[in-house]
Amino acid sequence: MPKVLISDQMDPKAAEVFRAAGVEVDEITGLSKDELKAIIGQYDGLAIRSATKVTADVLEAATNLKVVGRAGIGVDNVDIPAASARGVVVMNTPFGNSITTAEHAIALMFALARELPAADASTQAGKWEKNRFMGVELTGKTLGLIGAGNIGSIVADRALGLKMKVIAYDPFLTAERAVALGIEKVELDELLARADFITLHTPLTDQTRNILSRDNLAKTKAGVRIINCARGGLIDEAALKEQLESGHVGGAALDVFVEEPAKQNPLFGTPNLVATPHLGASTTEAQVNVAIQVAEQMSEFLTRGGVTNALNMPSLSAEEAPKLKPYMALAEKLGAIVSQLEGEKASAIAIEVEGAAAQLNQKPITGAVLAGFMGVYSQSVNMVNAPFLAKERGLDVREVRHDREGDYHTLVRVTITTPEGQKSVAGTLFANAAPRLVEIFGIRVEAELDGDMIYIVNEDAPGFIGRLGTLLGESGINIATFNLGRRTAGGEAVALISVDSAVGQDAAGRIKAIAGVRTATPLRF
Ligand SMILES: NC(=O)C1=CN([C@@H]2O[C@H](COP(=O)(O)OP(=O)(O)OC[C@H]3O[C@@H](n4cnc5c(N)ncnc54)[C@H](O)[C@@H]3O)[C@@H](O)[C@H]2O)C=CC1
Ligand SMILES: O=C(O)C(=O)COP(=O)(O)O
Repeated sequence: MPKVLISDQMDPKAAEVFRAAGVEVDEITGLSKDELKAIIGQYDGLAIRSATKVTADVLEAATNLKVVGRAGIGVDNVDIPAASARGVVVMNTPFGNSITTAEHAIALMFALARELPAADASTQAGKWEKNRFMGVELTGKTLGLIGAGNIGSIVADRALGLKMKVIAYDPFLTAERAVALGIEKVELDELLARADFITLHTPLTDQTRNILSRDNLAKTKAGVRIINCARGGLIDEAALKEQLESGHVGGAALDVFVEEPAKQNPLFGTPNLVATPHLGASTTEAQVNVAIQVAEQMSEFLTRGGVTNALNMPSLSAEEAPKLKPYMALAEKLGAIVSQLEGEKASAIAIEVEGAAAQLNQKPITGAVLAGFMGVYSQSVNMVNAPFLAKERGLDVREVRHDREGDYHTLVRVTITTPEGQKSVAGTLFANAAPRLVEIFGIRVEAELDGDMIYIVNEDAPGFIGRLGTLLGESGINIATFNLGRRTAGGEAVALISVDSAVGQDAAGRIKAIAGVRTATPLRF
């Protein structure tokens, strides 16, 4: 039974969903990094929010880990390249808390407009400072969105309802989408110059880090109010403090900080600062949504192989998974044979699908070919880390889809580019979904790729099979199946022989010594 650790505070529904799916769960929150490293080796899955830091060394200790599930959106607390390199799928729940977070941004905008936190504190302190608090109206004001994705677009919708004018800077926002949202797409400098309120809704990346830098803060309209419910690190906190103190920035409401938990942030105590402790996603509704969703996604992956909302591998629905399974077995074997025979020389690999295979999601087939190909070089390769390892090895990967049907109702072809030219192998699925190699380097064969095998290239001449059989018998190697193919009568022939025990280099050497044999390569699948 797969076992999952929930290491951050999560709605109890998550554990219920895991158990109902037949997944064992432990819930242990507040672990230090060393404590997490000490126990993570037992788990197949790790369910987190933003507190657990899934760093490269945590992943190194996670020897059984197959999936990290983020009950929420941001995955900047997960080292995704390290997870990919170790073959660990990382998934999130991209929509479950977006309305809630958008509502928090709107709440903070109101808090700034009417100085609600300060007015509340003053009133409860018995001061009744009616003349101290003079707010601004939102109607007719310009709201500048930096990032107009899921959350940003919900914020836009709510702000339009408040009769604000909404402008957005988001390089990936299309003109059509901006029109559909009823907002104006602008460049960053224009947004900085025009916005009365700025709200941030981008992930934290190398491009967005410090997007409200000292320079950019200086370009904002005097009195601008800034809201950040996305990630600390998007704003230069020291520069913001100065701008709040000078009054150029009229107010800032921050839910997120460069360092969290933020117990001693230099901004604390600055005038017109409103702070909440990363509460964007903290509503009952959102937490139930993300808890159920992450547990369903992780359970589906661990028990049925379905992949949803993964950040480092293509999606594969639980419905597609059984259809693709035999193709992935075929693809992995094709990748493995081409790699064992000619992989060292390959600079590029093309994966072509034809006939029925062309109707399927090709990404998992490509992933399986690469897993078979790279699996020859290193252990613990799977579909998650294979593309990453292939890229590291400098292998160019290309996918081709042919709608035509050739001689086979379905075909997967793997072609590598070597200094001697292109070389390809192809396979099909028989009616019972059994994978079969049907072509090897231009020669038609029909072979099952399984267990120990030997691949021989020889000159097609009488007596060869007898001599080979005798030699294998003398070496104590029992033949299970024998598959032959040849380019032309009397020309180059190939034999793919399944054997009951591994063919060592010694036996391979003796086979090579048989007259007419060009190569003899032991294979394993
Ligand atoms: N405070 C909290 O508790 C929560 C915070 N978040 C955070 O909110 C942020 C946004 O989440 P979503 O809207 O779901 O993400 P999303 O991926 O749907 O949208 C992000 C948008 O940012 C845009 N973007 C990317 N690079 C950009 C750049 N250099 N300049 C401008 N725009 C850029 C993208 O094109 C995209 O439209 C994330 O950082 C997420 O972690 C999400 C949920 C809760
Ligand atoms: O979903 C996100 O990106 C969030 O920032 C929410 O974080 P949390 O799950 O509340 O720790």
